[in-house]
Amino acid sequence: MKTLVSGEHIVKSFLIGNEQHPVLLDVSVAIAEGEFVSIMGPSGCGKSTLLYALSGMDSIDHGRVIFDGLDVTSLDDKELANLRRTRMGFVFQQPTFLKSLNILDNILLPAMRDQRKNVKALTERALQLMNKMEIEDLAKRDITQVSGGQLQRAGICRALINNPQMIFGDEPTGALNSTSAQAIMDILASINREGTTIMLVTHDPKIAARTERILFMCDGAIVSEMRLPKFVGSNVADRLAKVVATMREIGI
Ligand SMILES: Nc1ncnc2c1ncn2[C@@H]1O[C@H](COP(=O)(O)OP(=O)(O)OP(=O)(O)O)[C@@H](O)[C@H]1O
Repeated sequence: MKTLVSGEHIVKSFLIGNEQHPVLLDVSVAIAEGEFVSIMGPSGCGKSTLLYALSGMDSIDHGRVIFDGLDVTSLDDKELANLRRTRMGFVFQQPTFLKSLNILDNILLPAMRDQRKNVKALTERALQLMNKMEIEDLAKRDITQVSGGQLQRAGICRALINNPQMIFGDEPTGALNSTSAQAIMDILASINREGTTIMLVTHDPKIAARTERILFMCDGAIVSEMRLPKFVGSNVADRLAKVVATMREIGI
């Protein structure tokens, strides 16, 4: 499989007061097209920082990030914003929607900059996505008039509106109860089956066990990784046991 995104010797630190705090210590990783990857590890080990580095959301101190053959680290802010908007989708723990717009208009927002003339077709696409996420009847609602799980489904629609090659998720199920979280994972799994590469950060072994490759981080480095076969409902317990055993082994 072709590599979609890779990080080569990523080094990243944050300046706190007068001191540099190292967060990523020479991390190299390659994600192939079509993979469904999660990153696990203790709080503060650098999971989100790695996700932000690979998605060009945050700069790095040393190393390179290559996305679909493009050296992300060499792009200026405008080029980076364009790459993120058109070829990547982002799902966060709490979707950041504009309060002044209804759900449908929030979903359309990332596409309006480049495809303003195409509103009819875009709206159709948004409604199709909403239909798939089973929230099409919420199109005209305010963002305060839906549940957390429904808002996250809308967040996924927004992430998909520009038909991205890759979705990055930072704890996309972190604010949801376990039933809603598994429903969101069903949706992400179906998006992945249709060809979109997905990488997400999670604390929850039940969420990681739904993905097919798990990167375990500790203290700014990937210390272990695991590959799991395609998820089918019947192999949940076995997958979870494997993830938990590795977590114990490396002391997470
Ligand atoms: N903008 C920032 N400025 C300063 N320090 C930061 C910044 N962002 C992250 N850090 C620090 O970098 C380290 C790694 O943060 P990161 O968010 O990547 O960890 P994480 O593994 O995702 O943690 P968690 O599971 O708690 O979300 C932490 O010590 C954090 O405090």
